[in-house]
Amino acid sequence: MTDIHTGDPREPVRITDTTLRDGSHAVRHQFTVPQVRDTVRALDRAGLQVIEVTHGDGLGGSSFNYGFSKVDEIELIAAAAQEATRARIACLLLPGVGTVEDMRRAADAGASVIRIATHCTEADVSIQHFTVARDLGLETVGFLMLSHRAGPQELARQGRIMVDAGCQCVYVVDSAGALILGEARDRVAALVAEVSPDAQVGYHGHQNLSLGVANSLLAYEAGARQIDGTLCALGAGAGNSPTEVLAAVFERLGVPTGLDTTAALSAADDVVRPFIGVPPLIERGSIVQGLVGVYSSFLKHAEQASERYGVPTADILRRVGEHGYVGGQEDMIIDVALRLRAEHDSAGLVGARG
Ligand SMILES: C[C@H](O)CC(=O)C(=O)O
Ligand SMILES: [Mn+2]
Repeated sequence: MTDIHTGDPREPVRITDTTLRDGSHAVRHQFTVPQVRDTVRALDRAGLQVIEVTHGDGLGGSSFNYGFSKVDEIELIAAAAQEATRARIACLLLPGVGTVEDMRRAADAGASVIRIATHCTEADVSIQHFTVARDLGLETVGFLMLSHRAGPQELARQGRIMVDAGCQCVYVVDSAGALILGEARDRVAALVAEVSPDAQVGYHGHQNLSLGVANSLLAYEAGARQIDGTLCALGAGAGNSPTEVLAAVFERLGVPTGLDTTAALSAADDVVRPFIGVPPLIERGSIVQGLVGVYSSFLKHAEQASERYGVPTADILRRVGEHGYVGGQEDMIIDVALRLRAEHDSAGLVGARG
């Protein structure tokens, strides 16, 4: 395929679909085996090469802190691996939430790509996991989460740590949907300058400020060759860059993805939309997340705390942003809500929700 403006050949980009992992946050980890089978079949038909299936917080995420899965993730991974004829199944692992033993179990169930995620300044905690993953023959991807919290040069340093440990593609992960255009592009460019040609660079966007797709295009222009999406934008916060839109936009630009856009649209509208209920919304809570830089998966936890303690979701998220909490500190959302409740009570306010 060629550039629509210049006629020059364009380098391909690989879209990884994470409906069945990031989307798990949006359905409170309640995916069923039939939903996973149907989604994988449709994505496989649409030409996706990699489909991620795991609890939203990665292997081992099913817990009181993050929310319990309806179906054990290893069962979902095995079902996905059975359905896929061409696509490979990926899993996410956050060191400390999941263990190398979980990684082995996922590989035994049919996963062949492992994506290891750390806070963007803590890449060193992934070293052991990349070593084991390569020993197991898995393809490896590194996720630098909350990437807005580190500048381009710091991210590049962290990416180098992952690559030296065996990571084959380092992702800029805009967990809060907070990056705005050039901020995404510059982070990708710095990582490309640091890790290329030893490894690729990827981009994972969220729609909290409605920029997931635009940032993904700039990431591609800056050298990212793996990009994440989810069907119907199903994902944490306001959701992810929609896979079906990425397919359409890259097709328009003449960038090869290997995707059949019509089949991707069918996967979104005919398969996923009917079972998701209310899709992720760009609304007060998720926009505040992008504005103040809060981890997207905190949204559902903040909504629950809002309901329970009678303080507005957006107020909780703003306060969480001020404290700079990171993934793993979900319990602090309760603490924030309780403190806001106490402040409201002493100011004579009652039951302000929303
Ligand atoms: C565990 C997180 O949901 C990983 C992710 O998708 C992100 O940080 O964004
Ligand atoms: Mn995400």
